Amino acid sequence: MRLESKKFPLLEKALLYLQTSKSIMEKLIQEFSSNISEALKIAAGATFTKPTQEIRNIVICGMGGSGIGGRIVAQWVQNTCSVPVLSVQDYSLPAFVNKHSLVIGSSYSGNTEETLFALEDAKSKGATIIGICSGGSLAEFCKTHGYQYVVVPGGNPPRTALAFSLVQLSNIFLQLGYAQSTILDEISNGKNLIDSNQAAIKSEAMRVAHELQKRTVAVYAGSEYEGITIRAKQQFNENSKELCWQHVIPEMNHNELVGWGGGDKRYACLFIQTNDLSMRNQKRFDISVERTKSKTDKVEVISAKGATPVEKSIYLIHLIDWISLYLSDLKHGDPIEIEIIDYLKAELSKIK
Ligand SMILES: O=P(O)(O)OC[C@H]1O[C@H](O)[C@H](O)[C@@H](O)[C@@H]1O
Repeated sequence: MRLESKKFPLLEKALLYLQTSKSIMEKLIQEFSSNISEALKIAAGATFTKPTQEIRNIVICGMGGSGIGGRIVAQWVQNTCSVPVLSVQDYSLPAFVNKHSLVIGSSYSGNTEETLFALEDAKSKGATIIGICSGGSLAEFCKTHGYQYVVVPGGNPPRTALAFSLVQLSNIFLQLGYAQSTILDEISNGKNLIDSNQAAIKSEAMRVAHELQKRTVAVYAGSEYEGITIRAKQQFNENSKELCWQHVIPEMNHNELVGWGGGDKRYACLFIQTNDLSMRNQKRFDISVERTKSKTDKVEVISAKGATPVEKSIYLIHLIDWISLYLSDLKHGDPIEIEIIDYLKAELSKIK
């Protein structure tokens, strides 16, 4: 759109601001790959010593863009980890947490209050604690109490720093013997995949965004990829400023698919095909695609590339990030602004 600045100076300023915001987010999404490389370098220099206590469970605390790293990594290690792993998004921890628990606190800023409270709770329960942050109160907390922690470069919106939490969490699990030995190589393969498919990923993202625009989107995948569906929802919320919901197969076949009886063209579906579902779940997936297609004309199926769930997740995270940016762009939105979250934080800071 060409603007005549003399006639509409305020409009021009607003559009310039949106353009800047879009370019910043574009750059940050583009940097997912180089962030993985940088995060792997940080991981190579970080050593975590095994807790002296026997570890019987692992809890990862974190909110939003950091919390999702915990959910995703918990799923990555679920077939190899010998103890249960729980991801918590709240101020306190379950009653089972004790001196036999490893609690990992992940907060990019290091200042998210729910994570800090949960770590105080972990401390009072005698758990082993490890921190991941770019500084802030979490770094202070770990320093003061002698807990191990890893520092990542800060200064960006936490949701754009997912590479750092994914890699640092994976490295902690690896070093302490809870992850498959290949986990970091798989992340690196995922990075190579997005590098070599960059143009195709962006053009698919643009096509999908055109299809999904102006609809409320439901995101579905097999349950092993629940974290990816949640990441998609979060990115459509924060970057695209859209309501969105997610569910997984097979559970969605036991309730939500019935709900689609009331579905219509206000909605769109984004199905994530990972080509690794069991035969029965794939059948459920295919029927779910067909059934939702009978209710709305916008049912998109995106396919992951990669050989393992980790590689596929890295590919999907990147593809979905681009979709969220293009959805924002198609409606001339601001992908960076999160005013309501800032307001909430300011209001909560008034509570003494
Ligand atoms: O990673 P953290 O710094 O703890 O931030 C966690 C979350 O905090 C706030 O709500 C931000 O606005 C979110 O975008 C972010 O994901």
